Amino acid sequence: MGKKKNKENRVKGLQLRKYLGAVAFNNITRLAFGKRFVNAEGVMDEQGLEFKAIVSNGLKIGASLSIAEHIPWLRWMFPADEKAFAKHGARRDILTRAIMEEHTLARQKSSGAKQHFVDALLTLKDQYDLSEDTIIGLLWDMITAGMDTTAITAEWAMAEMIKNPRVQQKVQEEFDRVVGLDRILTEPDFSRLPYLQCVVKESFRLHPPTPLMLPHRSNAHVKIGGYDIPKGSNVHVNVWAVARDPAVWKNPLEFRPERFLEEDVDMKGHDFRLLPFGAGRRVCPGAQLGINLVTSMMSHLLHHFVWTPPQGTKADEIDMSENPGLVTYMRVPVQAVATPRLPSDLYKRVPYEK
Ligand code: HEM
Repeated sequence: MGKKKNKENRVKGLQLRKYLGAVAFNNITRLAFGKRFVNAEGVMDEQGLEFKAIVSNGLKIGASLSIAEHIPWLRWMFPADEKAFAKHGARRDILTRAIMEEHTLARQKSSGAKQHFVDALLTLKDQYDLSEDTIIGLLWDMITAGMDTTAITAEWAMAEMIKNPRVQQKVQEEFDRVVGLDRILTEPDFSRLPYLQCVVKESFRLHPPTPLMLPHRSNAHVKIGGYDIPKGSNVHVNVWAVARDPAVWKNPLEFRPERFLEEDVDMKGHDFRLLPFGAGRRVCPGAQLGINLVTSMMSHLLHHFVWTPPQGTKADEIDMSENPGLVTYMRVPVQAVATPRLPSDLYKRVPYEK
């Protein structure tokens, strides 16, 4: 950390969202395209900048279109949006086609070229009759579905860690016992960190990033729990409310990861008390990846640093209200001071595999 950043850290605290967003971006683009758009000094290349601009433009357009999406007869009022959407799609396709071309060339040059999600799709193109448009759609599904959701969950979880120093300390004690203080932890460590896993699960319970899941549409008239759902209805399931229902959970508003040590509750669609990833035929296909990414972000942040509120503020002053939307960010981004807890050589940038 540079001098300026260090002072900012101690006084105002760091805005965690910025860093978590960057980690999510790097992880998902690397998985999908096998690329890091950021060099060893942290500088993003031109393709990366274009990529980021497209992602944020997509979010902007998505938010404005969503009103018309839910009230279809209002659609005629948004012709400009439709145009913006088409322009956005064209820009996204140009960038994605260029990256796909790079991968095709790399595979032609060397049979040992690395396989990423884009390579898997291009290799299976003929076998499954996938069009280029379908491949572009699948790649972008992964980006839009996986990036905000994971960064949002990690931000809420870190806010809970600052509000609940008892829990933060207990996670850190588990790290010290299982991993120690002289190395950086890695993914195989996760299975030996049961309390950390409970912390992640408790965060998904109280702060599901898609509180109403994704909208579903009934394709037939059905009766559920005494309610008539006419054919063609948009159906939203409020998993946020279910996870806070005192009829289902003991002291539901309390952040208490121990509840999952006492009772192992599934969160991948098999137990209707806890459905951050939905359930059934359209359940989130990225659930395990999402859980691993959040666990990874949390584990590095909490193993490396102790997190406290900025100077002159108190943990119980942290604003825990949601910003309304299809995905729910914290209304006020959380700020926190990071105090290192490992030997200094473990904070150096590590070389990465190209
Ligand atoms: C914190 C992480 C995540 C959460 C909380 C989450 C949540 C959800 C939810 C609630 C749904 C709708 C399920 C339903 O309607 O029953 C969904 C769908 C989906 N998710 Fe995720 N997701 C996460 C991460 C990811 C990641 C990392 C990926 C891929 C890389 C992904 C890809 C998808 C896709 C493609 C769908 C649509 C599936 C379909 O309609 O068939 N998600 N997700």
